[in-house]
Amino acid sequence: MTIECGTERIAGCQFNLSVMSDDFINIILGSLDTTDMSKVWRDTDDVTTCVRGRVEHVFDVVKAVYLHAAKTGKHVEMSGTFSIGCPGDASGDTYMDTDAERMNAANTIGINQKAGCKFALYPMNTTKYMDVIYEQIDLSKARGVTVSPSHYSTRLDGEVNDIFNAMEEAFVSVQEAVSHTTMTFTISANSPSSRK
Ligand SMILES: Cc1ncc(C[n+]2csc(CCO)c2C)c(N)n1
Repeated sequence: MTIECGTERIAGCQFNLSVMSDDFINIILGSLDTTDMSKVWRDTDDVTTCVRGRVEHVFDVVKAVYLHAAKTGKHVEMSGTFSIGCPGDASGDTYMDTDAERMNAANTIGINQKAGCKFALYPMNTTKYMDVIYEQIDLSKARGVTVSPSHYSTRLDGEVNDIFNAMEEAFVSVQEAVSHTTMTFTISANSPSSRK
């Protein structure tokens, strides 16, 4: 049996927060609670949180969770995988009816927080994947972040808001060309180590 997607393609992200502080429970649970997740399907367990819905709401929520944790000043790291157009992903359709207004934009746009991030795009099911990826890495030069090559990934440095916006733009452009796309990332703020 083939599971068909609805008219809009469901996006999702599975991510975890790691907080280098004795207070990690409050920071993880507090960041999740402070974030408005009303426009996404959501599941949190002992390992990760998964959110699914329209692509703009998925990015809005993941960025907000990270900013609320990082603004504590603690060394906070997040790793995750975004996916869109997964052929088996259909049961979250109820969350696709929402409008495009981002529930967390007003509360997060003013949070200034620098971070370093490495991300990798994986356009599925195309033999031209390297062309698709290079086009995006090139574009991210114009998005207010410093872009540098890194093994198996691309590094983005700058404001957290700009980093997530750059990743969202790259991800959305790739999924327009390729039906199923995934993207992995690791972002770190307030690290005591200086950048190499
Ligand atoms: C985004 C995110 N979701 C879930 C976990 C798993 N987790 C580890 S400690 C903790 C709080 C106490 O139970 C939770 C929920 C995580 N790390 N980050």
